[in-house]
Amino acid sequence: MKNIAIIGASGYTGAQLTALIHAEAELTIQGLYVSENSLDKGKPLADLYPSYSHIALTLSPLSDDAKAKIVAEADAVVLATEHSVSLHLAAWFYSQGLAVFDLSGAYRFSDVAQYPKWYGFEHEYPEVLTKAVYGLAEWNAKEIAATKMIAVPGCYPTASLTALKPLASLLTSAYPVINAVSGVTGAGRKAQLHTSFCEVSLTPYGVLGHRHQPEIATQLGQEVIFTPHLGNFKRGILATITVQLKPGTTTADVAAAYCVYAQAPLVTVKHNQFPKVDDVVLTPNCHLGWKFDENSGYLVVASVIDNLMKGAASQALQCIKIHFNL
Ligand SMILES: NC(=O)C1=CN([C@@H]2O[C@H](COP(=O)(O)OP(=O)(O)OC[C@H]3O[C@@H](n4cnc5c(N)ncnc54)[C@H](OP(=O)(O)O)[C@@H]3O)[C@@H](O)[C@H]2O)C=CC1
Ligand SMILES: CC(=O)N[C@@H](CCC(=O)OP(=O)(O)O)C(=O)O
Repeated sequence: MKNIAIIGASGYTGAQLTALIHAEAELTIQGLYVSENSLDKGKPLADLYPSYSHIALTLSPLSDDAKAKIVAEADAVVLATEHSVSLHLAAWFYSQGLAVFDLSGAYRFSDVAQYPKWYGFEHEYPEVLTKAVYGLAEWNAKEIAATKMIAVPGCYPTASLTALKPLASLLTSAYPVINAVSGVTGAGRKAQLHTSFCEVSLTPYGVLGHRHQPEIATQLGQEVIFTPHLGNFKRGILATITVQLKPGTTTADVAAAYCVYAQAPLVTVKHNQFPKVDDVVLTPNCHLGWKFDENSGYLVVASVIDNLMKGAASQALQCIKIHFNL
């Protein structure tokens, strides 16, 4: 039995992970935490999310006493907090000997020079950063098992890398072009004008400057063009990716490349059949569909995930289970 503390539990990913961990026989929840001055401290989680009325747990403020109690009682801490908050909490809990599963981007780049540019802060913990492993569960299981500092990937990178990594040896120097649409929960629970009901309408954003572009490129080992879009639905991501493959590549080569997922229960691959967002919403699954034109050498692959599940909480749960060998 492993005991897990969840920090940022009132947010979309933290609440989702709470529900997932609560349903696991081999995991217990040490506590649910929000910031010290949170408007939600002291509230039952079910007051915020009535669909979780079966979870009788209350949100506690993350005071110094609470942090000491977590260190004394928990085996691991999940940080479902924004990047600049996770940056410090991850380093502190790691230094106390806990396994850390961070859902933010604060430990996803090994190169400290990336953080001021993409996250607006200097990385103050280069030592901890050297221990961090990118928690793309289907690809990095051995590393996730071996370290106590796991950086759970971003939602768009999870959808994109699951589709592209099998093709790595077939890529040319041409940049894969990733067009992705996310539901509004991808922006988190806090009120913001651009995610308010009357403002949301399908549109690109972060064009040629979204922080997930270098995250995808670093993990793929190849530059990409990445354009995210905000869609007027709650959950899910569809990434439609166009990529030119090496001259002479055959349909059979592509099919063989995707066989890498033959033993991966959460990834489904289909040829000439394309997935819908609703096929995976509220599931931990990723569905891929691809079609290849042998004449031009162009492949189109579509990837769908639930941004709060495979894009965040259920992938964090995969990492927890891998790490603790459950
Ligand atoms: N939404 C998504 O689809 C995805 C999100 N992520 C990443 O996961 C993280 C969480 O995202 P999301 O759930 O959407 O965010 P939310 O804004 O929905 O939730 C953030 C949570 O953090 C809490 N919090 C804020 N400051 C502190 C603090 N100092 N100490 C403790 N708790 C704090 C908030 O509560 P309060 O403010 O009341 O204290 C709230 O519970 C982010 O880093 C995000 O980038 C990653 C992949 C996908
Ligand atoms: C729709 C929306 O706003 N999505 C978020 C991505 C959420 C995510 O994956 O989070 P990380 O910040 O942890 O990488 C965005 O584009 O910033």
